[in-house]
Amino acid sequence: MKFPGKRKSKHYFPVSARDPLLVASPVASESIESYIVGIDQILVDIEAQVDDELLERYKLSRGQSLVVDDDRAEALYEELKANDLISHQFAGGTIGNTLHNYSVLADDSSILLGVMSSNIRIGSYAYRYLCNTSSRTNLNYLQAVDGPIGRCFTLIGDNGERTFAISPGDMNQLRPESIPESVIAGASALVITSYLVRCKPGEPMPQAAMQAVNWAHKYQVPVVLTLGTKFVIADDPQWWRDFLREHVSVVAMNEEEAQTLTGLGDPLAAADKVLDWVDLVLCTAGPSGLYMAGYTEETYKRQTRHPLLPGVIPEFNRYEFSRAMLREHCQNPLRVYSHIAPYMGGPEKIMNTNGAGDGALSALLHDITANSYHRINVPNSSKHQRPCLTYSSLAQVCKYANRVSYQVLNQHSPRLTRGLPEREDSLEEAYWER
Ligand SMILES: Nc1ncnc2c1ncn2[C@@H]1O[C@H](COP(=O)(O)OP(=O)(O)OP(=O)(O)O)[C@@H](O)[C@H]1O
Ligand SMILES: O=c1[nH]cnc2c1ncn2[C@@H]1O[C@H](CO)[C@@H](O)[C@H]1O
Repeated sequence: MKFPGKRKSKHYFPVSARDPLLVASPVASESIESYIVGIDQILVDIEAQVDDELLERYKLSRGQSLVVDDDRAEALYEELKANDLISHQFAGGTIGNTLHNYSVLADDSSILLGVMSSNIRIGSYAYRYLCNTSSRTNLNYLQAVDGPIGRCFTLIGDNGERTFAISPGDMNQLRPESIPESVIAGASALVITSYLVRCKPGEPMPQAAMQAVNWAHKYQVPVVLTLGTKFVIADDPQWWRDFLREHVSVVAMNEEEAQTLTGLGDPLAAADKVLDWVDLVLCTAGPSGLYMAGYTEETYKRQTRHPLLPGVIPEFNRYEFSRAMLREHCQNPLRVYSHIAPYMGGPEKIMNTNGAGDGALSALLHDITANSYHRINVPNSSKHQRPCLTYSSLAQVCKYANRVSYQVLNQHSPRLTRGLPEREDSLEEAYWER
């Protein structure tokens, strides 16, 4: 576990030096592992630059993810190939990306559950998927299927915005009995996506996901849900609100998904509403940066040293230096909020926005898992006198998440090829010597 321990105040990265408490601890050398587990529809992204006319012709909705039938997928693939439009083919899937990025950032293990073709030819999509996934992401629990994994046509418009057309293959054939109870029981978090319910009638994926969620409840493992696309939420917003209330601790979404879920267009107001149902919210808002909302114990709140921000909740960031807690662990729960504008105002040229939200979530998961790692290995640390969900304050997690998103915007693939730089080029040399 790379550790988000000692950090410089202007930025955030996990430093290689361990927490001093951990180094002093006799258990440090044989420390107990922490990991996250996630379920995904196993997909390869096929990226192509297209114009709006093509999206209209294939009846795709800009910025969204839609499932297409085999005929439409084949016609689209042939057209992209014939016109030499395919630029990259990467492993994808929102949870696969998140776990991969978590493993790269934390330099630690994650476990991915889903399907994989049993017969893999060199160069096939399944082969590419395996080649493009971090060796720290454990793929040993994938369930074998006879058919292909899914394909996600990732169609990039002139402004860098991405539209997805999904050709599912066998990606939804994950069965409940393929979810290993002991793997869920030992995890710091279970990560799922709302895409998992988007299946044909009779496909087992939704039951497999519910099996994992039930085990997570049994072992008090926090369930983290990322909302995927507003279309899935729009099918039945009330069902999702009930699902959040009953099953979810942490939700990650963008402002469109937030609006569909809550009816509120302002991301801060929507994040605040979602706190009625869950414990912690990450809401990304594209060029407006990102928001976090959570709970802390009233007596443990910490006042920010940043300027107070205006918003639908005036001075909403007043206690953003507080660490997030589960609401049930607070005697007097206080709602705390934070916001951060895009790192460095955003990249000069955005390669594409694909996976920027997944990147932000992987940073949050790193912070949550670092907290369980530290709690397990240094239980008497002052950091654990109260049961917190995150290792860091909301403000610090925002910085980290934002920095990771920036890294993703600067590259084509939604998956990081390496961790964040240990020293930011943007900060003057003297800063590091302080
Ligand atoms: N146009 C932009 N300019 C500057 N920063 C941006 C821009 N778009 C995204 N970002 C950064 O990336 C973060 C996540 O972006 P966004 O809200 O687009 O995620 P998303 O829609 O969930 O993405 P995905 O579903 O592809 O993972 C933002 O919080 C912001 O920090
Ligand atoms: O239906 C889906 N299921 C799972 N992942 C999806 C789906 N549609 C798009 N993505 C994935 O979302 C990532 C960016 O956030 C992309 O890499 C894409 O593969």
